[in-house]
Amino acid sequence: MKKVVVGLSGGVDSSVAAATLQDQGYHVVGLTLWLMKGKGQCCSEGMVDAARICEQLGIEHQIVDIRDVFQENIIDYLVSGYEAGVTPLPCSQCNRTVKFAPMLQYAKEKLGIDQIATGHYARIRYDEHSDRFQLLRAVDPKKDQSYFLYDLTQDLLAGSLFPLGNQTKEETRRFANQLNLKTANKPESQDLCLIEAHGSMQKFLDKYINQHEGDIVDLEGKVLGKHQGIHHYTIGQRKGLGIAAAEPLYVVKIDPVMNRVIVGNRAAGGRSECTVSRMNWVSIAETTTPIRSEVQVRYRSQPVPVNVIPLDNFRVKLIFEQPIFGVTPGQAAVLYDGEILLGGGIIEPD
Ligand SMILES: Nc1ncnc2c1ncn2[C@@H]1O[C@H](COP(=O)(O)OP(=O)(O)OP(=O)(O)O)[C@@H](O)[C@H]1O
Repeated sequence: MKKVVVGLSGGVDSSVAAATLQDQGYHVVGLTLWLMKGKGQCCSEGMVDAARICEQLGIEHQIVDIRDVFQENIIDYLVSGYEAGVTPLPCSQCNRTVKFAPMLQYAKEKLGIDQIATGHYARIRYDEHSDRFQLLRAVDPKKDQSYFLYDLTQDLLAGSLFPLGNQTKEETRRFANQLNLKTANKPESQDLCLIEAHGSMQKFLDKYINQHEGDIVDLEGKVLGKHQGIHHYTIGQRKGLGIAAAEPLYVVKIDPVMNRVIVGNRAAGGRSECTVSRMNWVSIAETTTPIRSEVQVRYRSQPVPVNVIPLDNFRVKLIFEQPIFGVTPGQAAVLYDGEILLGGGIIEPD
């Protein structure tokens, strides 16, 4: 019998992923990663719901305490990033270092099972021609989560299944209701798990980073206001600047050395190129010659045409066909060719 370990968060998607694979004849083991130290209400509630689902499906449930790995790879990563004036993207980092790699390792070493599955909306396809596992967008564009999975390695993709990648969220809910799953009508998580747990990113960061007042300045260096810490700001931010001005102002740069937030009009926030580091090539091998593709610089941003110039050390230069707004150091730039995710990396500060 085929065996699979399904990562259960206690939400409807992973519940349906487990039920679907069971339906397909798999022997399913549920596994919940205990992620957060402290209150971590989201995790404890999630663990109970995951346990209930396992009981309902009649499958084994394992809980793995991975709080130290989460602390080191996500909390410390976020705090040092925000202190350095960038806006780190925790989810892709979490997927690779906290979820997929440890889950697959645990499944293989402790349970003797070499396949894991999650409720992510994305698709994996093996391409014989290139002998690579390709990552594709989900068929439901509203739910596509491939952006957050760009950092998965070939080994991790080879060992993973995404049973929901070919269906819409509505179909998932319908299936959950048909099976009367206890999580069928659980509301969608609206935000990053850390934000849900702490109320806001600002509240979370204020626990770790001391407030350190500095200037908000315009592009000429004229002081327009004060801030209580650069970690409260991100590129492209308009709200919460507390500055009255004739035209809308946006954060266009964060200067950690001078402890300054620099603001300008929307045109000033446009970027025509950027450097991307820690490139992970997914569906194609690393390119040594320039290529054209599309790039997404934020989870919800529109893909736009881009020229990709390979550099040394897992870096590339991206040259956009037209200046784009909201290119934010620390966030991921993910390259696509239509539905195929080519690779991605982290946007570097200028
Ligand atoms: N704590 C966890 N332990 C094990 N697997 C997890 C955990 N958190 C998330 N996952 C897996 O990662 C997938 C995507 O997680 P995400 O946080 O994006 O949740 P989601 O899209 O709201 O899905 P769900 O409805 O299952 O919570 C989940 O469907 C689940 O398979």
